[in-house]
Order: sequence, then structure tokens, then C-alpha cells
Amino acid sequence: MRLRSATPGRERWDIEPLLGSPDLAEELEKALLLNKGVVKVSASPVSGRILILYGVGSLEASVEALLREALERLPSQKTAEPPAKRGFNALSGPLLELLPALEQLKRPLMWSVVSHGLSIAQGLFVVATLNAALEKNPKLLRRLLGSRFGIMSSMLMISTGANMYVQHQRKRAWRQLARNYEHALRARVLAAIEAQDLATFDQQGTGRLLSLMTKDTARITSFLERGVDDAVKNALTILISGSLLLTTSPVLVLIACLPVPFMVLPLRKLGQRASAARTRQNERSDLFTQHLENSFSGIIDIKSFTAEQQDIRRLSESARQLADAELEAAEVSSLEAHLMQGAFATGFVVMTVYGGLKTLKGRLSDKVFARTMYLFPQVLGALGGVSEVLGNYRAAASSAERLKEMLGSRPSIQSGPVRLPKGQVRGEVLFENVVFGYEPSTTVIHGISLHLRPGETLAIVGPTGSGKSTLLRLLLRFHDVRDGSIRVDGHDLRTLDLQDLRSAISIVGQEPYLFDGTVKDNVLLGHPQASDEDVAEALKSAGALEFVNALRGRMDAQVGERGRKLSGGQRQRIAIARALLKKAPILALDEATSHLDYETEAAIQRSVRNASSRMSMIVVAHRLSTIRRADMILVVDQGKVREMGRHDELLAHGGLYSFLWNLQSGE
Ligand SMILES: Nc1ncnc2c1ncn2[C@@H]1O[C@H](COP(=O)(O)OP(=O)(O)OP(=O)(O)O)[C@@H](O)[C@H]1O
Repeated sequence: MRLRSATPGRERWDIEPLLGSPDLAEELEKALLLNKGVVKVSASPVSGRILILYGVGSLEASVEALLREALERLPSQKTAEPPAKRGFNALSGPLLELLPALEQLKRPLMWSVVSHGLSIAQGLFVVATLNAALEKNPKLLRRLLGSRFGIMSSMLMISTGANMYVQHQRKRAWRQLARNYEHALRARVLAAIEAQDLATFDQQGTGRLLSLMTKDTARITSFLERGVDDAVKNALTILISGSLLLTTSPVLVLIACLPVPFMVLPLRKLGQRASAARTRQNERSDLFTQHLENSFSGIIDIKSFTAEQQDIRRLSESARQLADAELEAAEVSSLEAHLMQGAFATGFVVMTVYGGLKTLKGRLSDKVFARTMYLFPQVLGALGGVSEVLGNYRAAASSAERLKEMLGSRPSIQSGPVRLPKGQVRGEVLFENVVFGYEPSTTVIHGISLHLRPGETLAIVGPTGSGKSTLLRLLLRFHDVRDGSIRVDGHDLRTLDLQDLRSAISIVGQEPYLFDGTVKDNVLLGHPQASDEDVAEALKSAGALEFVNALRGRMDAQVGERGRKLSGGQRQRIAIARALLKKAPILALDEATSHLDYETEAAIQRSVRNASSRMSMIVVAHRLSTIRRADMILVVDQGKVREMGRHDELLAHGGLYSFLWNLQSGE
């Protein structure tokens, strides 16, 4: 058991028995999640690593102690096969797991072998042609074609010509494979990321997720496109040229290789340092991307607070840390390559002097010496190439590990078996003593119960931070309750099919997200097959048709990135139209009209209600005047229900609601 990385709230460990044991991975995940403070656990039998996310300061023991205890208790660990018997999977690691199947690699590999084989042959023909020319055959010109020189130079020309075609085919085959692979890998990673719980997004941060999609996939693709081909080239050169070298002049090779054994240990150490440096580089790169993303999304606030310099300083500090990590990784890799090449180059110099002296003395033939002098640098170059391939392999392997972790991570919110077809949903919602907290150490909702009957409107009001939006997030099962239960049409959410549940609910948030595209594209998100008439109808009910018709291009007008070309109120109304088009039996409006003036807000709420009288509605609002007609009003404060009833009853009660009402109506 070995700690690989640790930041507050997040530790990654190497657990050897985990390798190749999916049962242990599953049991370990379950066992660790039982501990107070542990938020998420992701154990990978592929990499033998476990990632533990926890609330800072909320664990009862160290992560290491929890791991040891869980490992001791689990039965699978005792029955797990010893590492030596685990076969190919244990040896291969995440990168080989992620690379395409051998079947797909066959064609480009075949071109690689032919192309690099021809290149090696070309070199040998050069030497042979040279040696034939040095024979100074007097009949050379007369019997050019039949002579050794003629044959060798013809072979050289043929192999050069053939290799031009083969090289083109080789590069093309790898390029095609890599591009198709990259596309498929990105689609897989994107699907895996989007399947994660919201808690994972909160924990991992956008920087890391963006890096997974861009840099990590690109590193693996680049290794596939060039690394595998280079590996074939180096392997063939070492194999063919190396064997020829050994048979030509074993003593000279032995002399040249004398310094190599002294390099084994330092090279091993450098290899470990290089892997650690790569991991650090990846982590810093994630942070930098995250800072960049934050800066660009918050550019309006940065400019309005004239905080550009502050932001640049923050970014430049992050960029400096990334540059330092990159430099460290590059220096270790380069040191590794130089050490290896230096060892061989020293040997080469010794061999040249020794061989040269022997040739002068006539104890070594010119041809052997010439061939050795040609072949040795080829093999030397290939050995240098191996360390380069190794560097790329390490980068790709560390990316593959990160990707595998995401691809193998099972969201803790899992779909249930009970189907809930949208057409058959009545729209009844029941919260029973719901307790919830985002972090294990804190509680945001303290035993809330509520009942929304089909077709009714339930309003939730209360001070800021009291947990109103959290209740809606729980209803959509973005998080699971810690205690109590939530039911839709009598079914506990945890038993329901997740897609069915979310299809049954439309939600409009405080700051709805509009995608870069047209107004129509954004509304169609609610129901992609809807007609233009349906879109116009939804826009009308949301009070948006008038301003949309005034835009250049009307429904086809571009809204800009995040809907930047529209006002806050216009964005909200398009989001309401989108939710209405979805025609879900339950509509949740979380301060969805807060950017509008009172009259527009009231008008839109009326028309939304009229759009479907059978729809159940939950409305979260700060402006109490907009919810006074609700069938039930829930007053929430600090995660608890303080009051419940209709507007008049609550006013008569004279509690928090009536206090807020009087405050807002200026009485
Ligand atoms: N993703 C999150 N991670 C951790 N804590 C959170 C998260 N989202 C909300 N909280 C916390 O949960 C509490 C309730 O937040 P919530 O957004 O539900 O309040 P609200 O009543 O909707 O507030 P407002 O009226 O300001 O929108 C707050 O203390 C908030 O800090």
C-alpha cells in the first residue's frame, strides 16, 4: 500500500491486491463509504489504485488507517490471486487497456514493419555499395550490371523508391487510426464525465475535466500515432542492425557496451523521478486550466472591479508553477536520454579508436570496420529513440491512468428499476423527513417534509441560503438524501429509472444556461422533435415571443456564448420556454423570473400556469407577491420548515412569512 498523491480532501493510493480484482474494488468502495466523512471512493482493478474524496476535517481516522482496516476485514482480499498469476491484465496497465485492439493495429503495424525494414535495408545497401566500390574491380564498368557494385546500387535504388511509397502508406495508416481512435475515445470520456454525479463535478473541478477531454486524450492519441511506430522502428533497428553488429564484430560491440551496466541503477531512479514529475505536471496543468476557465467566465466581474492585474498575477503564478513542473519533467527525461546516449557514445569513441588501431595494424578487415562504424550509430540512435518512446509512453500512461479512473468510476447515483413513463405521471411529490448535507460534516436540510398534490402549486420561500434550491436538486436526484425519503407518485426516487424521473420534471434555475446557438436550438433542448409552431407557442407562454420576433433572425437569432447577447430577463424567459416545451408533468421554477419586473413576472407565472392546468408546480421565490396564490406555501429557514399553509393562513399566523410579507409590501 503506497500513497501516490494527496491534496486536502483527496488522496490516491496504490493498493497492490486491488490489481485484477474487481470484487475487491467493489467491496473496498462499499466498505470505505460506510465511514463518516468519506464522500466518494473510486477503486480501479485495472490500475490497482483507489481515489478517496472526503470532507476535510470530518474523518474519524486517517485515510491510511481506514484503508488498512477495510483491507483487513474484506474477504476478497484474502482470496485474491497472487500478483504473479493475474496474467496479462496485471502487466498491461491502463494504457494498453485503452489502446485499440490488436486487430485494428495490424494494418499500420504491417506498414511500419515493411517501411522500417526497407529503411534498414537501404542503409545496408549503402554500406554494401560502398564496399563494392572500394573493391576497385577493373571490370566494373564493363560488367556493371553483373558486378557486386551493380547489384548493390540497383538494390539501393529499388529499396529507396519502394520506401517512398511505403512510408507514405505507413504514415497514412497511423494517422487514420489515430484520428478515428481519438474521436471514439473523446466520445467515451465525455459520456463517462456526463454520467458522473454533481458531487464529482464539485470535487474534481472543471480544469481537470477539461484536461481529461483535451490533453489526456491527445497524449494517448499522439503516442498511438507516433510512439508505436517509433517503437517498431527502434525495435527493428536494434534487432536487425544489432544482430548484424554482434555477428560482424562481437568484441568491438562488447567494448562499446562496457559503460552500460553502470547506467542501469541511475536510469531506474531517473525513470521513477520522471513518472512522479509527469503526475505533478498533470496536476498543475489541471489547476492552470481551471484558473483560466474561471477567469474567462468571470471576465465581466474582473473588468468591473478593475481586477485585471490581480487576475493576471494569479494566472501567472499558476502558469509559473505549471512551467516549473513541465521543466522538471522535461529535464528528468532529457537527463535520462543523455545518460543513456552518453554511455553508448563513450563506448563508441573507445570502440572507434580501438577498431581503427586494429585496422591500421591489419588485424581487422576494412569492410568489418566500415560496417561496424555504420551500424553502431544506427543502433545507438535506436537506443536513444527507445528512451524518447519511453518518455512519451510514460506521459501517455499517466494520462491513461487518469482516463481509466474516470471511465471506471461508477456514479454513486444509480438508476433504479421502476419505470415512470412521462404520460402516466400524476405529478405527486412527497418529502418525508428529508435530511441532507453536501459535505458529510455539514447538514443543510434538517428533516423537511412536504406534499405537492397533482396539479397543485407549491411555493417555497425563505431567507437566502436556507436550502430552497437544494430541495429541488434533491427532487431531481442530483444528490441522494442522507435520511428520510422523497417520493414521486408514491415511488421512492432511488427505485425509479433516473431518465424517467428527470424527464418527468422540468426545472428552470436562477441563472439558466443558454448554449451558443440560436434561440430555437436552445428552446428545442426541451423537446428536439418539436415543430416551429410548438416552439413559438412555448415562447409565447413564457412571454418571450415578442422580443424574439424583434431580434434579427427571430427564432434563428444567435444568442452568443452562454446567451451573452441577451439580457438576464430574456435568458430566463427562453429557459422557461424550453422547460414548457418539455411538457413535463412537474415544473420547478427556482427564482426563474427574478430578473423580470413585477408585472412581467406575474403575467408569465399566470400564462405558465395556463399552459398546462394538470402540471404540478414548485416555485421558489423571494418576491412573495408572485406566489400568494399558491395552493401551499412552505417557509424554510436554516434547512427546517418554519411555517406551512396558504397565504392568508400564514399572514394570520403572524410568523416569519407575515414578517417578510410586511417587509416587502412596505407595511
Ligand atoms: N454544491 C454545494 N456544495 C456545498 N455546499 C453547498 C452547495 N450548494 C449549496 N451549498 C450550501 O447549502 C446551503 C443551501 O444552499 P441553497 O442553494 O439550497 O440555498 P437557497 O435557499 O436556495 O439560497 P438562495 O435563496 O440564495 O438561492 C447553503 O449554505 C450553501 O452554502
